[in-house]
Amino acid sequence: MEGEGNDCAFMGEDSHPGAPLHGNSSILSSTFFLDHVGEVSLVFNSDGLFWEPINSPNASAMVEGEVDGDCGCYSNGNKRKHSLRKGIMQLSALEMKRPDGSICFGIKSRSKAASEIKLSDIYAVELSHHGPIHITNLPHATEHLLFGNDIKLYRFMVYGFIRSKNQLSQWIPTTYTFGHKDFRVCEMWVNKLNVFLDRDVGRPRNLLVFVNPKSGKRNGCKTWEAVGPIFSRAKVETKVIVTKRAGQALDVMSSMTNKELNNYDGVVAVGGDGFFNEILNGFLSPRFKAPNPPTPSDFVHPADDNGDSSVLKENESAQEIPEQCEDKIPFISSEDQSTAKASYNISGETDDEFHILNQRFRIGLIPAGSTDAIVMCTTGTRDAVTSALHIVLGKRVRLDIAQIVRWKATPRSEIQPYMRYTASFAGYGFYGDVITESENYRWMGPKRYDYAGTMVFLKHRSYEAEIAYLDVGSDEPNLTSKRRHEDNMSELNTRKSERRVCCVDCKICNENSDPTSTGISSLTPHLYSEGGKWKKSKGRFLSVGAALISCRNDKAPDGLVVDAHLSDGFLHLILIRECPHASYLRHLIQLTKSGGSPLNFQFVEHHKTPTFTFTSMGKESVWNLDGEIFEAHQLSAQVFRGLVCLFASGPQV
Ligand SMILES: Nc1ncnc2c1ncn2[C@@H]1O[C@H](COP(=O)(O)OP(=O)(O)OP(=O)(O)O)[C@@H](O)[C@H]1O
Repeated sequence: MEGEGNDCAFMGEDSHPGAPLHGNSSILSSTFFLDHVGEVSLVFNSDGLFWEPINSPNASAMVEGEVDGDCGCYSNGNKRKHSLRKGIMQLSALEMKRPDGSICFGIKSRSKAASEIKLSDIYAVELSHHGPIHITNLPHATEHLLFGNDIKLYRFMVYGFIRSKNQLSQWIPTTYTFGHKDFRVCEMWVNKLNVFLDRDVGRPRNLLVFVNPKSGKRNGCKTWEAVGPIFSRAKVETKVIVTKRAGQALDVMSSMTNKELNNYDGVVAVGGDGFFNEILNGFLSPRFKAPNPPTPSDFVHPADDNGDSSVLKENESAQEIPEQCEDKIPFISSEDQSTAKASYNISGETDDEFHILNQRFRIGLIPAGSTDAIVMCTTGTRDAVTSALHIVLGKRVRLDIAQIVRWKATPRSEIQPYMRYTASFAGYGFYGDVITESENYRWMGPKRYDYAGTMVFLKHRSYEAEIAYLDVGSDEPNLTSKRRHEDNMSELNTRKSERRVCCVDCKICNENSDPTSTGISSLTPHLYSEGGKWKKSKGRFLSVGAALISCRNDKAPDGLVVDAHLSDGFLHLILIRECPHASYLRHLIQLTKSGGSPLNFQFVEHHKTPTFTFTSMGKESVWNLDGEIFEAHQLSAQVFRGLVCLFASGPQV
């Protein structure tokens, strides 16, 4: 039946096998039985599936629920709320096509309520055998006619998710089972739906999966077993490698050729932040070639002697950094430098092969670790099933990555540049000491961090260091908190309201970003902004931290920097100067509070910058890079904006 007055191919009540769906304007409609609801008018168009109960006692309850624009609907026993506007609009078109309203078992009723699932929220559609449809919500009279609560029909299942009421970022898988007396009708709907799902090129088909069996509470394998069925149901092929040792995932990733990696749509890490870091480095280190981070002129490393053009004099304008980055680059290790140089493009372009691969290749993370800050910041929750759904539905978000170049491991070691990439956090002093101490108590599982944290806190060690950072006058309020915490509550409240927290489709992350650009300068946009000046902080510090993301986790619900963004091209340098024990405790307490202000203390400096250098001046601690130990006496770092793409959509706030 053709739609009147529009170009829709409308297939009415009697949709039949083989009937065409024309492009995006096509509509398919039919009457089905929906599990736990009863008879429904079902409509499918390019946005998704919409249904309206034709004859259910729930209908009146749903209409009542409409007062606030929502309705209650049962699906697989999960009571859920929906926004109805779209569904009602779609279905009113359907009602116009139907001559006499809905008639079911002689009872005539017309509900205004409807429900929907968007195509982008459906991860699988399957045909099922002839079997029961539970119609427990039908009126008693109808139940009687049907001799009980079930009828046997041919069925198809639609697999999707609903958002948890209490925690929007948490996705709960749900299944809608639709039944029809004609097998061919079910088959046709499944085929049509699958055609639409297959057209979504953003969804992965083939993934390489690394599982760390030793993550967190050693639940890596169990976690993968729990989410594996989501991947098979979504017809995503997976090659699974359960690691046998630390470093194996890095070795596998770095030894694969680009061609081999191109057989996959991405790689998935089942583990914690440290494991993610390993895979990130295995992906980037041999492929992405970058110039050194810029440094102030008095920062001593061998590139200075060779006239390194990325070196700036203190207070020299950052604009003076030439865009053409020379190829004196510190790579993974000195032995690798010759090969690495060969693929670096002197014009400041990233390697073409890498760029093509990196445009489509994504990294997924299924949390099984002790902290899981990266997954908390990129999906908004720490839930393996939610992460699996983000992956199979092909979500996409870009993530800033910091390149950390170590020039000297210890004061006495040779100058030998060594490079690592970091996705979440690099920290020295307290953070390094906690990770070192916690390694002795790995057997405790995630509790080791609490124990080690307490031990290190009691020791209250501080370290002398010099930090230089490029001040590019970011639009934040002055980030150096040199005021007394108690004196600033009113200002603090103003600042809180100004905080723009990163979220799904974040405006700040998308501002002026061009992921298709191949230039190094587009990955480091803030290095060249007008008026950038090197500034220094020198003295004794309890900790030096560089956060790329908010780093929220179970212990710190807002993270260290609540308004850090996933891909704005900045890191947040947090310098905690030596202070009394009690003051430091107050900072840590603020960190554990939701809505706390851990940075608003006199002894805390906060600088939003694209690059910094660090030199230890006395007794040494170690660095903690994404939870992994990294010894460095002297290092330089820079942020590459949105360098990698994750299977995630950002936190729903
Ligand atoms: N089979 C293995 N045996 C021992 N260690 C492994 C193995 N596979 C990976 N690793 C290492 O385990 C370390 C920690 O892993 P992971 O990050 O998954 O867990 P975690 O430290 O408990 O969590 P988080 O980093 O979130 O705090 C990583 O450095 C990784 O290289």
